[in-house]
Amino acid sequence: MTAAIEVRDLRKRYEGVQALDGVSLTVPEGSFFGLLGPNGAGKTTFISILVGLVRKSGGTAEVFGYDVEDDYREARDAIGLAPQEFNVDRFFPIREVLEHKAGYHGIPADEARERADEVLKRVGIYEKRDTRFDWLSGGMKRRFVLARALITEPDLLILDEPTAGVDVQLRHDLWDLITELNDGGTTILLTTHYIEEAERLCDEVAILDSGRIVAVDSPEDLMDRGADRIEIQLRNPPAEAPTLTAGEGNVENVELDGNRLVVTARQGGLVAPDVVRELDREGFEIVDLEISRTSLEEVFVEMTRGQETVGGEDEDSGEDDPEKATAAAPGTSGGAGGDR
Ligand SMILES: Nc1ncnc2c1ncn2[C@@H]1O[C@H](COP(=O)(O)OP(=O)(O)OP(=O)(O)O)[C@@H](O)[C@H]1O
Repeated sequence: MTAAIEVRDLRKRYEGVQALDGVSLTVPEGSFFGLLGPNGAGKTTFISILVGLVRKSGGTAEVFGYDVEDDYREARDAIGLAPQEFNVDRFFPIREVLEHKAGYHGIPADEARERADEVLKRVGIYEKRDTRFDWLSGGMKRRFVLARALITEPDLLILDEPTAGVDVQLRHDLWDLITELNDGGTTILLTTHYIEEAERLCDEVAILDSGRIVAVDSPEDLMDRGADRIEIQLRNPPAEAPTLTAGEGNVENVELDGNRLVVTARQGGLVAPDVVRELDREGFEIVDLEISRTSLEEVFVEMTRGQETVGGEDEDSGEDDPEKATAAAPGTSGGAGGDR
């Protein structure tokens, strides 16, 4: 099966900055794939190359087998992009903006109107169809850029920070909608700073750091790489922490905190029964046991330590970035922003 995204040794150098430094990645068709990384890791650059808004400096990038430069049209037609920044024509009613976008992709006028109504209903802002983009609330603007990404019925939906700054209700609505699309066969590429969002939604996650991939795995398997915390309350605690042989090398640390033994171990759920048996053999009486699983966020922070902090809603929007402000034709030296 052709991968939805296949990149090999992808590189992008801006003046003085190596934004992508040899990225190789396969996003299988139909997957719900998360691209995580601290601010400035290169996520938006990666996406911008796929949609033809930034020209790569080296390597190859294909979308459903189409080279993003040589077969620009085919590759671009397969992608729906909901970008981080709003780059919408502000002077037309939003339904017309959708019709123009459909027309640009060769969809006939009457079908374009039908599709526009359908996607506006789907994202829940149909009653605002005659309103200008500027007059929508922040949450409605988020819904609208998703509608615009869906107008071409893309096989690959790219969502760059779709839930940044939206309220809990809308976040859940967006999750439901995106999950529904994925269940229907649409491949999803999601970037988000809400790591628990990726943990919840994605079946595979790539962690990008300073332009390089540091890990690709399912959230579950990534979490297995982090250390869980097993807290065991003892009725008869020893004077100092015992040395444990259980856990087949997964135990990283054992500490005594009053009558609680705190064991740090990878795959805590698997290790805990062995630890309990060993303590039992040694004559300790266990009163209580609690396992706290490491979160994907903790693993992420560990893997990207030393980089900028994981932001919330107000990370650098890149608005000063000239490449993100002006659209450029394929084959030029860069340019970003126009959702084409
Ligand atoms: N047009 C540009 N000119 C020069 N440097 C740029 C340009 N666009 C991005 N960069 C730099 O490339 C690096 C990667 O930026 P990019 O926007 O791709 O990261 P990101 O992972 O999307 O970050 P964020 O999470 O903050 O959106 C950063 O160091 C950024 O400053």
